[in-house]
Amino acid sequence: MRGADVAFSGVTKSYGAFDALKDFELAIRPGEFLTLLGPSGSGKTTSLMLLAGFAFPSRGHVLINGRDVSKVPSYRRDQGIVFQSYSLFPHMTIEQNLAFPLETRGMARGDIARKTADALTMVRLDGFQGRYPDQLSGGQQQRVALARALVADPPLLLMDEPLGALDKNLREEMQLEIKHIQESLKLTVLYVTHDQEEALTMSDRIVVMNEGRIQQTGTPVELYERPKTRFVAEFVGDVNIVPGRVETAGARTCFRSEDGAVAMACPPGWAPDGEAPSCAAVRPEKIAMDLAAGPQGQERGQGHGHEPELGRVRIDGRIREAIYLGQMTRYVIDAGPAQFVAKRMSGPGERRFQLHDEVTLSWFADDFVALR
Ligand SMILES: Nc1ncnc2c1ncn2[C@@H]1O[C@H](COP(=O)(O)OP(=O)(O)OP(=O)(O)O)[C@@H](O)[C@H]1O
Repeated sequence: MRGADVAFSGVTKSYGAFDALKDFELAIRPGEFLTLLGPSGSGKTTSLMLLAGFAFPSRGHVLINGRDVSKVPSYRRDQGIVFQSYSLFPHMTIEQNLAFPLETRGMARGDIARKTADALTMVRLDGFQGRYPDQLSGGQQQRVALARALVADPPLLLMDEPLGALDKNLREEMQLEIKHIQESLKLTVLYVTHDQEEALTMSDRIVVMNEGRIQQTGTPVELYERPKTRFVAEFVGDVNIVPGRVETAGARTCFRSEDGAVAMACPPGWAPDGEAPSCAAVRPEKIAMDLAAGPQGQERGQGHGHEPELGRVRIDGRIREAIYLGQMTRYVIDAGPAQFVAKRMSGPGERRFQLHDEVTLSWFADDFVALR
């Protein structure tokens, strides 16, 4: 089996005067696991419903394998769907639940028995055929829902917050299981979540959405390391945002924070051409931390930064909070009017800092991303 090829072309979905989705452009490659990530109301479910055929575009087209399905209802599309609520038939056994979509297609009895057995093996529920949904745990019910979505071998699987009702451990286990099944079947998946960790773990590519529009599309690494907007930087992972601007004085171009504490001489190409960044972002684990050298820290005073250096930021501060998290320690550092969060791994040779330590924070231009 090979995954379907999906395209949204200039799709807008309006409810009255309100556009839930606006000029949506997206191509999903065969076998790709693509996740829509965004806050509540950003248009994720609307996009999925349009691909599912439960809603139809106000403008634009939805294509599956090159065929325009914009007006084709759900029951005439070849796809599996899993929602957060398991939506299993409570009065049917697990086997009957799985057989149902095959019976409606008029499949022969023997084939149905074989396919339902295979689907149960795939989700590791052999032996559960005769049970009823209310005799299964939440995780098991969701596995049955997944098996039912896949039992007819669709080339496309749509999932809307499928793990939302499960606890953290089970959710993480299921993420890996779903990913494994998707890869082995080479399925195309459109997945909806508002959980950024889940999106990073599972996806080949992520579309970050806000207010019915795409903010940025990229691989997990691209979105985490190279966010283009403040919204994306803040939505995907922890981040320190430094409001400021790029100034040119003589031959030198510098980024300076609004509070003046952070200054960096920008290497060529640091800020995107033709765009004046309004802030820059650094991830907590990219910040190096050292004890401030001698009395220097005090002399300079808290947060009074160093002269702008080419391609590197250095700033003095004092540790206000140190939280030991096992794998790492999370520090909050006061640096003048600003606060920074830094994360240091608990590894061999890693120093553990104490509350009130005077420290110098530093990071490189490569890890300091200019944002719109
Ligand atoms: N049938 C409808 N009639 C009117 N407005 C709607 C309808 N369906 C969705 N909307 C609106 O469209 C916007 C996008 O909704 P959508 O369900 O796609 O968001 P979402 O990103 O999936 O959010 P959540 O994570 O909360 O499910 C919301 O503001 C919602 O209120």
